[in-house]
Amino acid sequence: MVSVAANTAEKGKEKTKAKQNYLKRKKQRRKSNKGKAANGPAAGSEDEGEDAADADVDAVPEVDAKDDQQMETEPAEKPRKETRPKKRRKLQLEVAKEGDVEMVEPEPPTQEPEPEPPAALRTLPSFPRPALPDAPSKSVLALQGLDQALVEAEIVDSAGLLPIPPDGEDDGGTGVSERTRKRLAELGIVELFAVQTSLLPFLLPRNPLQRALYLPFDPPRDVCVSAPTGSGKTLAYVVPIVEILSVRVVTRLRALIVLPTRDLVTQVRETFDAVGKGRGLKIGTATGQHSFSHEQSQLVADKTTDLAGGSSKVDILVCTPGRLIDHLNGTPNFSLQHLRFLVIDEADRLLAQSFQDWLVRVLAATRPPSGRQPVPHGFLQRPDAVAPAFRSLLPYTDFPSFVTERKESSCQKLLFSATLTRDPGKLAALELRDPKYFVVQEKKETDGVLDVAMDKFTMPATLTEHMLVCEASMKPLVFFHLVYNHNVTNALVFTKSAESTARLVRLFEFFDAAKRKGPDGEPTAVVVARAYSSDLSASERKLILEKFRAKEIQILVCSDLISRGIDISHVSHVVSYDVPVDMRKYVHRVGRTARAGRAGDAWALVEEQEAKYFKGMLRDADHLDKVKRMKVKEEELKSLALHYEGALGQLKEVYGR
Ligand SMILES: Nc1ncnc2c1ncn2[C@@H]1O[C@H](COP(=O)(O)OP(=O)(O)OP(=O)(O)O)[C@@H](O)[C@H]1O
Repeated sequence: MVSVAANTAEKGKEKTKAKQNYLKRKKQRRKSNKGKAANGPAAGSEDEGEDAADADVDAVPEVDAKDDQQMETEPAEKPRKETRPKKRRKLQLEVAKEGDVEMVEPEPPTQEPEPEPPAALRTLPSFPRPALPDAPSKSVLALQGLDQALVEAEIVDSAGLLPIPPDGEDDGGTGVSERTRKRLAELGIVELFAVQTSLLPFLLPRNPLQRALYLPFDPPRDVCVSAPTGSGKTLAYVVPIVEILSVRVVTRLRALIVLPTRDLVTQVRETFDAVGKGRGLKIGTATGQHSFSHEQSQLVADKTTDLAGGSSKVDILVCTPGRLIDHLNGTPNFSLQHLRFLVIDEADRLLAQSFQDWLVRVLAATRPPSGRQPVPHGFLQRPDAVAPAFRSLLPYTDFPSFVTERKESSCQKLLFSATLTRDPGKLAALELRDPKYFVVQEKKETDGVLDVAMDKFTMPATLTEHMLVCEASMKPLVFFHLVYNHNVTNALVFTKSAESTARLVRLFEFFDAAKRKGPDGEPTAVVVARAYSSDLSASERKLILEKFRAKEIQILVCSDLISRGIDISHVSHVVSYDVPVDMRKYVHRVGRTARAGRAGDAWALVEEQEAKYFKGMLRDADHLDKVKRMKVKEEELKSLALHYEGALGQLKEVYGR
């Protein structure tokens, strides 16, 4: 229709002339017809032809006129006109500009009233203002790039307990044999803690085939556990290891437990000794505390024969990573091919240690070699008890087998920490096999995996935390105030270095002596404080720890050497004399108290200039409101000030010499 209208408009001028010509010719024809009528009819053809020509010429204006009329009047055409009203109008206007006076006036577009937009739309501005998109929330960012297995972690309620039936067939869902249950009862363990309720059934499947020492075709899943301090992670791996290894006939190194410090090695060994008592399992340690050759003779039975399957005097080895590498490097027949368990306790701390690439070396030693290996000493190596996945070490072809599946190492990796790393790079380095994560948390208050992702750590429910902000010069006095006026004893006191540990103990000794000899003559109980740091030899440290455990020492001033893992049940207070600089350290320090459901108090002495940073650290971990802010009034310190001045003077004398 638009094109017709356009044609009509363009032809407007032409039509007018044609019409004029037509009328002129018609006039002439009538004139001549009148003459012809007088002269008689002529040849019809000529007349027809002319008529036809007329008709042709005439047809144009008539049709055009009709068209124009229709455009104005015919209602049938209306909807078509209304579909493109604007364009038509434009064309008409263009034609009008050309000065075609005969052109019909453009008809006003007859538009149907548009339906009203919904009220919500009417209020919207026609164009949104330019604005930056909202930044993704912290929680969304924290989940980015996270290990998928961690995202799918099993969240375990930290309040969950499971009674252990002491005897009988029914294990109460614990997966623990009657013999071990009896042993646990003897040790006073009558119920499983939350982390154990999940781990034990997982590591001790009901199907005996899945408890086998070798699982080359169906290797077990690896496990990562994040659970608060003092929640019983040690027993969560000690019990299953003892259970599974107890069926062994020949002694092979089947469980390797790696810990960051010697003290922890001693502690974990004691737990294995206690739980595994009477099961015939041999447990060894390697920490460098004894000479290398002594350790070698404790670990390996045969150092001279070249044995493809290695040789071991122990079923379980508890060690530090440095000494472990020494044995991998220099102890003949020390082999990890038979490992059924590799435990990395305090995993985030150990993964941060790159000492001699210990992790890469250990993982390589647990992995079957790819392809046939060259036999080191011709055919002298004895094909003695090689682990199924390590048959390529044999000097001859493996036994023919119809099973074409690849044999895998049967070693199950178990990672534990109260502050488990979420660093995907570090987790990838562990080459975990289909890992299963367990995250133990207080169910009500926490956000599951998001807390791990955002470095929000779960504290023991029985812990009370305090913060005291004071001038740096007043800190020792405030500390003495806590000890003497608030009975903060049976305490671990953390300082920033071995040197400040020694100095504080010296000052404390002067102060305590001055107080007892003071003018008030008040006989106070002796408070014994001792330093515990890397400045001491291993034997000195062991002795001091024993005395502290025996409560002969009431205050142990220490560096962060024992901030992790150490389990001393009677520690009722932890004092951060120097505040920690990162949240993980804080979590492990305060976790030395309030263990295994007991109550405990943590105190942080914060110098005024540190307050902002320290509070910020707690705030970032969503923990600031859990720490009570305390104040000490000057009057409270008055009674101690005199002795303190005296002790300071003595200290200056000693250090000024
Ligand atoms: N089921 C239980 N019943 C009673 N006591 C238990 C039980 N499980 C563990 N304990 C005790 O709880 C204490 C803390 O356990 P453990 O040292 O294993 O804690 P942890 O989770 O490893 O702490 P950390 O993260 O500080 O190393 C130990 O004294 C241990 O004997």
